Amino acid sequence: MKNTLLKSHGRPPWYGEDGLPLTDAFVIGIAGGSASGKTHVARQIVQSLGRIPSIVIFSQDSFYKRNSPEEVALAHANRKDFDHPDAIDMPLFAECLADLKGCRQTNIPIYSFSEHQRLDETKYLYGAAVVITEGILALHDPKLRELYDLKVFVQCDSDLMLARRIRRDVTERGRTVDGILDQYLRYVKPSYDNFVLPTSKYADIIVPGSDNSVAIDLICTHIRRQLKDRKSSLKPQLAVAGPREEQSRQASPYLTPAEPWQNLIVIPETPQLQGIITMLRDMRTSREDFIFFVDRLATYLIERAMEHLPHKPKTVVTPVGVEYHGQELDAHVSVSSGSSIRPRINMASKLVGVSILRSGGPLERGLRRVVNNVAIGSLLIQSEPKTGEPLLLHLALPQRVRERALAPQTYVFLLDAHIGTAASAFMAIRVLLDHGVPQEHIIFVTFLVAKLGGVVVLRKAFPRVRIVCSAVDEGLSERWLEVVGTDGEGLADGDGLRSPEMSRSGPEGRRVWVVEPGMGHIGDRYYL
Ligand SMILES: Nc1ncnc2c1ncn2[C@@H]1O[C@H](COP(=O)(O)OP(=O)(O)O)[C@@H](O)[C@H]1O
Ligand SMILES: Nc1ccn([C@@H]2O[C@H](COP(=O)(O)O)[C@@H](O)[C@H]2O)c(=O)n1
Repeated sequence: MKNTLLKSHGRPPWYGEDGLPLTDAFVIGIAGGSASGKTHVARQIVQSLGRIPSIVIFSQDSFYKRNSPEEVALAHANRKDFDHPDAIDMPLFAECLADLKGCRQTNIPIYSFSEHQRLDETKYLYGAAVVITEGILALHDPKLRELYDLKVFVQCDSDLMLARRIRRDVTERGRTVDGILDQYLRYVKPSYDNFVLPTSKYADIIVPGSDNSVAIDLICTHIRRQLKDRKSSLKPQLAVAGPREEQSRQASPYLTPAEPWQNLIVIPETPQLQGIITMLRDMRTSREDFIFFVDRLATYLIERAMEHLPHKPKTVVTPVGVEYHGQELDAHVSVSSGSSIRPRINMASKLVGVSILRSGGPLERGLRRVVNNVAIGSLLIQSEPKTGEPLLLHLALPQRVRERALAPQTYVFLLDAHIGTAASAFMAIRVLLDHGVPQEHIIFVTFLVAKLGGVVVLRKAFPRVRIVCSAVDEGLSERWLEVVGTDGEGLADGDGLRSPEMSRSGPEGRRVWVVEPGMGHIGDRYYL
């Protein structure tokens, strides 16, 4: 198993104004003999590309088939052929690669060379804009070849490959020199001649196994050009949402508060809700009161959002023996009863939360108060400094969402303090859809929506995603809650909130809601 650490600066938008993916990931397949330098070439490509969006490298070695105990014993005696195409689970390899190319999540197997066995755990991968895969037979299968945007073959002198393999397998794979030579003559060399070398005819470029910096430069120039052509920009389209909304308002009066948008649910402005919001808008409100009322609003909002989950009839018998015909959630969630005896963890819970860092925090606490033991994941999305485009920098999704089989039955409360340009919301929803969560199962819970912001495009792109919010402001400039980055002044004392004194000195005297302290920039890191 190879250990590859890659860093990049995040995933850019890979979708259009309609919310659909615009481009697939760019996929490179690198084949060549064992120890020809395939991994080296892959790493050099990543290094030369520098700060481009997220890249992942993975090896065909991960797809060696599961071996029976007898096969493992044969392998230890160098009597198992690992160089024949039948040793590799090609259909699974193609399936995982197709998922990554289609910008969907995948779980790839992990293989142990010392145990000659596929391990039980898998490696979850998602979100790479460039995917590089390498293996002796990476160009062998026609289904794999169809997936590559660029096919590379690393051609190396056989003596050099053997010398490199001896050195590597002794130090990294726990082999003896005798064993390596035995295996080489019996399987590795014949297979190279019969199966590996013939695939060089499919390659777009043949790269030498040493002194290959010129070839790598050429490859990188090609990749950069391809990525430039594919580059999409979403932010400007979101920013001009206002006028278009005005046009649609003239055509139809359905954007009035009395008749909320179909997929934007503004909770009724009762005196109770108005009271909370008045406290929050009041610049004289103390820090303690501000935190108290934000928490109260979060809980209230989550309760109202719960109304949009499916319910089913349930009959119970009261302590006096009378039947009561009530309702229960049809999502296998255990809702807090308010009693001191808390229900046990409900592993079957279909409801999870995903908090958009860093302002989803108060809503996260609200969700925990309402639903016991709810799994809550997070997404970190930040704007690219030059273009303002959102970049997906980090994701930690609940297990249910990461599992291909469970995601379609999962309900997700997506939590963020406000929707302004909607760039983060756009990306967060796209991430959930890529994982197989249906639009109908996504409920975006937010305190505040800027009516003339990107929400117009957002609700058109994802008409079946419900947005539950407590207030709608006219435009971006009227936000009474604002999220600022960690580099903002006066970082929060404990809870991501600023004191009123600090708020007053904030832009235009507006309440500034500061992100949680201690959250540094998180770059993408993929370990394989
Ligand atoms: N261009 C190169 N120059 C010098 N050493 C190299 C070069 N390419 C590979 N190597 C060395 O050869 C060994 C095998 O390379 P690796 O990339 O792991 O092979 P493969 O992935 O094809 O099995 C490694 O120790 C690596 O450092
Ligand atoms: N259990 C195993 C599985 C595979 N091999 C050898 O690995 C070689 C492929 O890996 P590279 O990194 O060199 O491309 C292949 O030639 C197999 O012989 C092994 O020794 N044990």
